Amino acid sequence: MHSHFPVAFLASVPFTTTSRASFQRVCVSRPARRPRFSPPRTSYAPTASLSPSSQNGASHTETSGSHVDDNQNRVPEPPEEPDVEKKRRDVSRLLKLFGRLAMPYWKSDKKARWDLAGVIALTFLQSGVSVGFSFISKDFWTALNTKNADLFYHQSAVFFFALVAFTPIVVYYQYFRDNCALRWREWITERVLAQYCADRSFYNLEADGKVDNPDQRIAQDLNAFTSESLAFVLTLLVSAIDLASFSAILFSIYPALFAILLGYATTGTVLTAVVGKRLVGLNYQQLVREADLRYGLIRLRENAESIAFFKGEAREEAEITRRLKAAVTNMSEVIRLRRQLGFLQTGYKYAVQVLPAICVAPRYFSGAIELGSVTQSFGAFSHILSDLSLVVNRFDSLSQFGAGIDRLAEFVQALESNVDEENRTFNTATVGDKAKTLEEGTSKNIQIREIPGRTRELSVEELTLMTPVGSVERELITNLSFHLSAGDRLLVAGPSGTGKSSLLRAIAGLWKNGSGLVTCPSSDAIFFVPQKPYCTLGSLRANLLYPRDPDTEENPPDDAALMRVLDIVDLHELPARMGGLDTVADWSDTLSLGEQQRLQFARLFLSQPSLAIIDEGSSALGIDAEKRMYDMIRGLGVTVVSVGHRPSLLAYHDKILRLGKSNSGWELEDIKQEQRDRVIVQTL
Ligand SMILES: Nc1ncnc2c1ncn2[C@@H]1O[C@H](COP(=O)(O)OP(=O)(O)OP(=O)(O)O)[C@@H](O)[C@H]1O
Repeated sequence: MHSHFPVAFLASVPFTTTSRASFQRVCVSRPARRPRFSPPRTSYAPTASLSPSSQNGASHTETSGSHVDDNQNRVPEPPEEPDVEKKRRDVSRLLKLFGRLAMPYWKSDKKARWDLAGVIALTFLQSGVSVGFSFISKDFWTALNTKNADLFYHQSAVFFFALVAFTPIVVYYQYFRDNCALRWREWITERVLAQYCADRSFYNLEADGKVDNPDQRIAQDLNAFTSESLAFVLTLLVSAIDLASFSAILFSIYPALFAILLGYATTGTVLTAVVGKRLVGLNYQQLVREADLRYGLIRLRENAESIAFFKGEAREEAEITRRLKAAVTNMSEVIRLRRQLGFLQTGYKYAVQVLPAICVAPRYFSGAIELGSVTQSFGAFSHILSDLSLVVNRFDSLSQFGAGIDRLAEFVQALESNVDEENRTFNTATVGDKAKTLEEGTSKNIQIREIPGRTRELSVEELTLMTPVGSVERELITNLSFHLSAGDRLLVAGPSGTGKSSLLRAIAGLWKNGSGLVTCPSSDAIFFVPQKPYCTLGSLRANLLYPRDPDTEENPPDDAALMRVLDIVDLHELPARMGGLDTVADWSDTLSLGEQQRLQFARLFLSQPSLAIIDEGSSALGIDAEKRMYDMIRGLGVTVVSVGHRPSLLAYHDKILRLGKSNSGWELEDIKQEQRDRVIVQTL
């Protein structure tokens, strides 16, 4: 836990994504890990194999330049501790988390403080309205009781006048409060979103399985947090004001009634807390299960075509129904507890209707007080009681609020520790720091040393790569070293599951578990072509320039340049077919897989990187098209690392790294010209 979390985090996060977090890297196919609280995902998800028996690197072997750690298969993290539920109910802990989440906005934004001051002023005025009505109605009922017609009509007129005067106060109180909450939501969501998109948090959190359903936390929990927080704090304030003003009224009518009220409210609060204490944990679980259900539905929509081909709807329906049942089962426990609370709350509420009357009746019958004072004591009693009964009356929503705070704090903390982790992994090289980085690399994570400028070299030194922490850890590659000079083209080959894509993940800094040093061009000079193409939401132009933004790019390529590149990748007819470069479509659904792969190569040519990393990026292309893409890359002089199974790829590379030689071993060879020629002849 960081002492400055999350105040410093929220206050200091600039509203930009980090320069290093280049989206193209993220396009490397990501491992989908199951969130800690989520049920397992459906079978078509690209889930990681966690079974050691399914891996081929479990034995201990010495291979070409490699040796394997004795401790390859580590036990994954244990499930949630049993005392987590207890922690969740710890009110002082929740209040601390609340302060840390809430304060940065009010500290950083002067206008927000003025807004809040306005809402607080209106809160005071609104409490004044309640007190005013209490006195008006007292005289009204006394006039009725004493049959004083003049006073009665006068009080009626006063009442309507007060109604007209007070209504705007009540309406504007709500209006300003809602606006204040909305602005707060916008501020905090922008910050959390910036942090989520920065430093690859969105990838790392998913891969580590540290937090479930981040989408829900950003879109829903933050919204609930801001509106509920404001309501909560203002309710406390109103209660404090009410308590002061109505206590004075009640005390002046009958001090004993005040004492009875205090005893009644205290008993009710204690009983409610005892009966309802499990609600916080259950509400937390409910948020998780609802999000899991929604996620199941989203995946059905996202993978509609694959599921339809598989005729997998029955299986999907079963999985979503299972998630629904998990939500319903938990909710029925919530409802059962609410019922128990209901017995308490209903009795508590209705007893109030006669309790003050029973207490003051003797004084009324003896003529010591008027009927107006009796009705006023009713009003004061119920006001104070509802102030003192915040916990009794709002226990359910308070427990939901507490659960939301817990989830947000957990999320923000995970984002914060991700920033620290990323900073430990990456550094920008300066002269003479290589030895230091290498030393760090042997002891901690794999280190990435980015060389500023336009270098086209790539070095991998003593790289030992493990599957991520949290999974059943396994050594995939041991002690790998190689160097690529500008324009070199390396093909990474080997049987399925031997760690080819994982090596690319390590070079991209996505996988850090292991040791060693990768020295590479800066991240904006590296371009990844992932196995599974990614099309962004937006126009064809936006897709061609991705991850750059055509709206904010200073000198975006003109239409002629875009058309030239589309011509190279054989997609020249696409703009005409789709209605122009600015046509917006769901490109992942509209384009064939081969077209999407060609689009990715078009992006690569437009971005002209120093280093291209291609993970089976041409697997859906014909041999001719593949040759054209690689010839073009060679023409640009770009250094290349490709992963692929196709023999034809040999023709476009000058080195081959074979993985999976005796488990985590490897072998690096030059590809001879006659080998290349042989491949070309065979593929003709
Ligand atoms: N998130 C993860 N956690 C644990 N193990 C993982 C994870 N992702 C992948 N793996 C495992 O790491 C191993 C290497 O995966 P990788 O994707 O690098 O294989 P590959 O050589 O590229 O295979 P293919 O040729 O089939 O694409 C596989 O056994 C895979 O199951």
